[in-house]
Amino acid sequence: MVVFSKLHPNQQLLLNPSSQRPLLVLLASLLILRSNIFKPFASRSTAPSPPTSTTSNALGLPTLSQSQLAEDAHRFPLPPPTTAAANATPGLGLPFLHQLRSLLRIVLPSLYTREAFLLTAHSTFLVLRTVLSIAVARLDGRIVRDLVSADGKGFLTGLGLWFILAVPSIYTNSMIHHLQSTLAMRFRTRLTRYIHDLYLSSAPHFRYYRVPLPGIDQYITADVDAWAESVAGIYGNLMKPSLDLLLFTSQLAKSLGFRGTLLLFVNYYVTAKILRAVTPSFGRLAAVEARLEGEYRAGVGRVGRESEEIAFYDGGARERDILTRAYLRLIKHVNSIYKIRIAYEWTEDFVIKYLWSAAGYGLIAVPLLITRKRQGSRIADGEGAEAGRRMRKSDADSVVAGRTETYISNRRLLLSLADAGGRLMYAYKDLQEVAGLTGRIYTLLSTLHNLPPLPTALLGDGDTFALKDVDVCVPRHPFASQQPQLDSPEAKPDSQNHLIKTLKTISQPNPDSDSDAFSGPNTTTLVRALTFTLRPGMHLMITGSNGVGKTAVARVLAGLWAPGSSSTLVRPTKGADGRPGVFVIPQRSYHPTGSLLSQVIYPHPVSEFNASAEALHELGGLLYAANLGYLVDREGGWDTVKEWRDVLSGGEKQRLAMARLFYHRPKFAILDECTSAVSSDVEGQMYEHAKSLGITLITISLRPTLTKYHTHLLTLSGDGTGSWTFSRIANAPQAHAHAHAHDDDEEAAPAEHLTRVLEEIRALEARIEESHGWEKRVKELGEELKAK
Ligand SMILES: Nc1ncnc2c1ncn2[C@@H]1O[C@H](COP(=O)(O)OP(=O)(O)OP(=O)(O)O)[C@@H](O)[C@H]1O
Repeated sequence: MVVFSKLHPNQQLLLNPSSQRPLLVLLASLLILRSNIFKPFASRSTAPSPPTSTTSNALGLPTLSQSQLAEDAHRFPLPPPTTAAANATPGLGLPFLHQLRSLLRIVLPSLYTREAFLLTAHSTFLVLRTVLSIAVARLDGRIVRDLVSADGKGFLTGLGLWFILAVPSIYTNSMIHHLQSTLAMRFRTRLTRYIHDLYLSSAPHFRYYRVPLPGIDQYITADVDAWAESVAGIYGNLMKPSLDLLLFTSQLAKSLGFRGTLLLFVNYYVTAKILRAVTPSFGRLAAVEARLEGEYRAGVGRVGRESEEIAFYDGGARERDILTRAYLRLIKHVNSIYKIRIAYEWTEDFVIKYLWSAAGYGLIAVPLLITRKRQGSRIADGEGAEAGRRMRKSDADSVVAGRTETYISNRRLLLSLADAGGRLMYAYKDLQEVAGLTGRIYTLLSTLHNLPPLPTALLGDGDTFALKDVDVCVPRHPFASQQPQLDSPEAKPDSQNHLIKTLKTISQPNPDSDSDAFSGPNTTTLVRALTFTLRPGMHLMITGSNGVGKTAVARVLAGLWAPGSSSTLVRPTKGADGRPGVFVIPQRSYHPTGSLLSQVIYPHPVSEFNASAEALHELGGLLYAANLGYLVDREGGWDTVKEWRDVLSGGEKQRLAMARLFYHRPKFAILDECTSAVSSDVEGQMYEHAKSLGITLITISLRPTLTKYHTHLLTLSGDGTGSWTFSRIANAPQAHAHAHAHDDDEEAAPAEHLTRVLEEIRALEARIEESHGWEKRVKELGEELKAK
């Protein structure tokens, strides 16, 4: 103790256990950072995996199965419409906390994850920074004190310590930023993985097809990114200033005394009250901004996607109007936020920077002035006269130096306190923005979780398609009609409330029916009590006038739409050899970005395709069967990557889709007018090839010429009653099995009759077309005669 007291104050500072604490914390942090916690995920073979893991995906995280996701559904009930919608005011109350907790469980599934380690390290550095700030404030005071008391040695030691402290301070600051960014990225990755697994679920959910949220790309990209950034930031923004406030106040309390500390708290309270009163609803503003951003983004995306069609119509000016209007709506809103912010920031700046600093000066000055006054009055009383005589000049200097030290340290602490207060107020604003974004992401997840499940089809012998009393109805949640149009001024801010209400209605199961959500008094029934059985070799053609429900039948057969209540649907299953039960080729063929090879094998990934010479030769054969034998050479090989949607002609795209069908060789193929742009000779060749591969065809077409490739005909009457006929086509090649329901020889006659009528109509249309030419020629000859 004696030795310690003899040491120079700066040496005492180093030996003091409380001063050693920052150095120890720093050392511990360095050790944590040196460990392999911060190495990239993929490089760690022993990465901790949550109990829900199955197979690992490209994100380095396990893919969540549908059953695992279903277990999660109870955490995402549909919120009341008023709070769920992005446009409602998301407060910071209990609903927000519930939503935030549900999302945090996704991004922080357990304590044994990388995210938890990052969070711990982040917290450690935040604490360290506060401790270092206090050490800096104390050292600052000592340096000035040594300066005032002209202690050169002490001053130089203090300066040395100042530079030593600079090292951990700089390191701590950069680590806080680094860890915050890494944490944000990890949060984003976890949330994105979850949304991908949920949204892109394959059959029987098809959430990506059925989700009724407009501008979903904005939710999944920009909103998730912003949410991850804000949540990772808000932790530091809240924790650091709160800790600062706590520690700085406790430090200040020592020199301010009880009265000063009380005044400090009164100051905090008044400030919080003022700022709360003037803080606008930043959460709601952020949510509306995200929605408007999404609408504008969707508009730009649509123009990119449909550019050719727009160009054919010369619709550039119209599209510019639509986009400009969407952009103006966004900008108007952002501008209004700026205006609201200006007023708020004025108040905030004044209160935090000036009012707090003035209060701080006052708080420091009071004890100093009071002490001096008391000393002055003691001297005036006479008892100080002798003391004054006794006091040497150096003692007086040391009193001044001590006061200066206290003043400088307290002033620095007070300035840091004001800064912490300011950051806490900013954090309040950030927290409101987090609430807005949390509301949006929660809406996305609860919508995805609460889509009514599609009833699973029965499995027969695996090779049969059977329908009994199936009503084909337009689903009650209309996708398109619900989406606000970009160019419509009535793009209501309330659309998401409406969405939640709709989802709530349709997700209430009717005890009498599994699939009541899809049929009922409000739905349109296109086809009633559809009944037939198809077995391999029974090639079915579905016909009927436009809009009668042919594609709707295909959607039910493919499992995209639920069949109506009290019906039976038996679908073929995947074969033991890997052949899919059903494969659909739509009219507008789909071509993802990727190589030519990936176009043929889609949706199989290229990585799983054994691209041996033999396999590629076989694929070449499939292209040849689709009359595309020249394509590989023309495009520069199988690995050529192009925007195939633009590169290939309409007919080529449809033929490539047929090559895709040959590659997958399903048991049943639903061909929805998928050869409408192909010449009839090539079309016939492809149909024959498909049949030779053992594919049973279900063709939707209005072309009578295709009838000859089928054995059965389903005609939708389109008279508004939902009636239909199913019959065997006369002179059709013998099927291996017989049709059910209306399949008998008596009913072959109407099919034959229909085919004849359709062919006659086509012939007459061709003649009418020709007669227009003749009429024109007659007119020309008449005019020539007149001229002569
Ligand atoms: N998602 C949907 N939402 C609302 N209505 C729909 C939806 N899909 C189809 N419909 C309606 O169902 C009816 C049948 O549509 P579908 O596409 O099955 O007709 P189609 O017989 O295939 O016609 P086309 O020969 O013109 O292709 C149409 O009136 C259509 O407006």
